[in-house]
Amino acid sequence: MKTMFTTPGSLSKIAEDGEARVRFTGLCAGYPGRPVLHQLTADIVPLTMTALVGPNGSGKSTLLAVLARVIGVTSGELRFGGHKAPAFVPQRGAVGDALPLTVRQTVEMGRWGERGLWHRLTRRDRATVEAAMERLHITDLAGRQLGELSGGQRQRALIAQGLAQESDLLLLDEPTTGLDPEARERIAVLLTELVADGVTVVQATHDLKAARSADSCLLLRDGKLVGQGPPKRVLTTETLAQVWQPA
Ligand SMILES: Nc1ncnc2c1ncn2[C@@H]1O[C@H](COP(=O)(O)OP(=O)(O)OP(=O)(O)O)[C@@H](O)[C@H]1O
Repeated sequence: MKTMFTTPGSLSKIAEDGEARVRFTGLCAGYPGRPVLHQLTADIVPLTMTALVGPNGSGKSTLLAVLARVIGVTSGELRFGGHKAPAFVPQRGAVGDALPLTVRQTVEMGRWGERGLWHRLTRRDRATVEAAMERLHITDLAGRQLGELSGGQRQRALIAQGLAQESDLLLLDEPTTGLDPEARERIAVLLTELVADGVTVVQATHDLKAARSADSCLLLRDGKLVGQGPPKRVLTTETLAQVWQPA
């Protein structure tokens, strides 16, 4: 089988049919000696919100990492319909407490892809960073260390880093897990606004409310896609009971 995408930077383009921002066909991926994703086929439609749903260990984070080009494809095809590299917001817990970074430095890292690690940020980069912090209401936290923030504040800093990348494809790994209802709602509203602003959003989530309000769901179990389409059709009581029942 053909592997369309193996190295970061070599984006395979989808024909200009405008139907998919990302298209994967028969996609397999995993870790050395550990296959995780098996024969996944789906389209991520532009300017929509897609929720990746499934039990612990079903492969949501792995799929996001593949879409973010952090993990390569073992076999199958992965194609991108846009020109910009995706912005990836990792799980909050994946970012070390001990990192000696301020909120501003964390958000500035979002410009590294464009600017390179050793180049000074331009005035425009700084304006982008300020705008991202304002949008996430963290300007007053700019000088604080990431490790001394609450979970919700840290999550907002990571999302601001994602926004600072100015991509039209934003991938988020459980952006609302562990947050209180108000913080969850604020992030849900922001993500909806981003879609309206022209961003295609893909989020892995355990939050069924968030999944139900997405345009489309990809339901994973044991690394296989067991459902895809509008949440109403995919997240039925019957399907949820089947997918979450112990093997
Ligand atoms: N770095 C890694 N090396 C080897 N195996 C891994 C690694 N990361 C994850 N896995 C394995 O891959 C499988 C899928 O994990 P993944 O984190 O993608 O699932 P998930 O659906 O995101 O789970 P959760 O809801 O708990 O975050 C699991 O069996 C996990 O143990």
